[in-house]
Amino acid sequence: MAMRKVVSIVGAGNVGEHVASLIATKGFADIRLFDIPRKDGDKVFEPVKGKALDMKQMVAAMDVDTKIDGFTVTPEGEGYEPMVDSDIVVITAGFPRRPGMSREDLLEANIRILSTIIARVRQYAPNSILIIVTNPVDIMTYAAFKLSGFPASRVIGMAGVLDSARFKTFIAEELRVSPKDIHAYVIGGHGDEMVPLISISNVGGIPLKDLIPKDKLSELIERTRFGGGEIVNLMGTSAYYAPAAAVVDMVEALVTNSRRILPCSVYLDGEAGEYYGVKGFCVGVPVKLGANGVEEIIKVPMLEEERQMWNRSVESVKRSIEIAEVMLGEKSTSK
Ligand SMILES: NC(=O)c1ccc[n+]([C@@H]2O[C@H](COP(=O)([O-])OP(=O)(O)OC[C@H]3O[C@@H](n4cnc5c(N)ncnc54)[C@H](O)[C@@H]3O)[C@@H](O)[C@H]2O)c1
Ligand SMILES: O=C(O)C[C@H](O)C(=O)O
Repeated sequence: MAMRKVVSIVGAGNVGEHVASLIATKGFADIRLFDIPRKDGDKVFEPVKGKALDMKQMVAAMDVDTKIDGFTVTPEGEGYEPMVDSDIVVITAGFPRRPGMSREDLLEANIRILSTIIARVRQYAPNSILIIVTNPVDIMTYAAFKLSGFPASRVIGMAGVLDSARFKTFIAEELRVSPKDIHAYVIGGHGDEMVPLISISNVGGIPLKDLIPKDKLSELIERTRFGGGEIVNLMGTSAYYAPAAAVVDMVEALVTNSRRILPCSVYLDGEAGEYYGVKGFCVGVPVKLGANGVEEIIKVPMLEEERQMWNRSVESVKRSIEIAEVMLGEKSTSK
């Protein structure tokens, strides 16, 4: 009988705990949560253990029997043994931005945290599929690819599913339709230059451009691009409900081998890199997700104006990659 898949989540903060809670209630995988202790004066708390225990009791009140366990780890990477043989490792550990910050402002602090965690993933879950959430996510996905030595198909960044959900939300509100009937893709870097693909977006099969005038569409695109910042400015920290749902969409596709086509940040090189004009770093493109991770990179057609937006987005990611390369220089693994 097939064993149920195991999803380890490193970082049980706002995003990580909601990823765990959604998976727990859907019941399609068992969960192991990892996080550091929290110090409050002379007190030391272990929130990850408390959250796992609380979620165990939550599922006991529901019609699911998901196994959930929490493990306290140290910033130096001790305590990760229970990650052994995880099928999927979701990494949300790191700092979120505050108002006035860009995602790139998180790079130095978060790449340091990621490096320690990836060393433990290599040690305890060398055959796992990595889903990277920590920002700046395209750079962190690239760093995870470099540091892990995993094949590119098993290192996947979450952003496009979230950005597409935001775009769908705004279209649904504008047209007063269900988001379920909206097909909208956002690709490119997870930043101010992200690329909503209008030409292949539709509502109930009707092309989006036939339903919303150009000026209103531009407004929705801008709101999508700054969707993360809008929530940071409202909450003082970044979003987590929609991000968690986006992660769970991806995890479910992997666990159920559903071969869904979702926009994810992946390492582009070779023939796919040629098509997208990206040589050797991670950007969001539509990919087919299955049991082995990225089964295929989809070469999505773009209009000239979309290709120009794409090129700007890629350039923006590339600038940050160059900074990360300096930080990674002494840390890259031999492939
Ligand atoms: N890719 C996306 O679209 C997307 C969406 C939302 C959030 N994010 C990013 O995800 C990250 C987490 O966001 P959040 O809102 O959950 O933040 P959070 O502060 O609520 O949670 C982060 C968690 O990481 C833990 N952590 C910190 N250092 C650690 C270490 N060395 N080892 C293990 N755990 C450690 C913290 O204790 C905390 O529980 C941020 O970088 C944020 O920008 C990305
Ligand atoms: O905006 C952030 O910092 C978090 C995330 O990237 C988002 O888009 O919600």
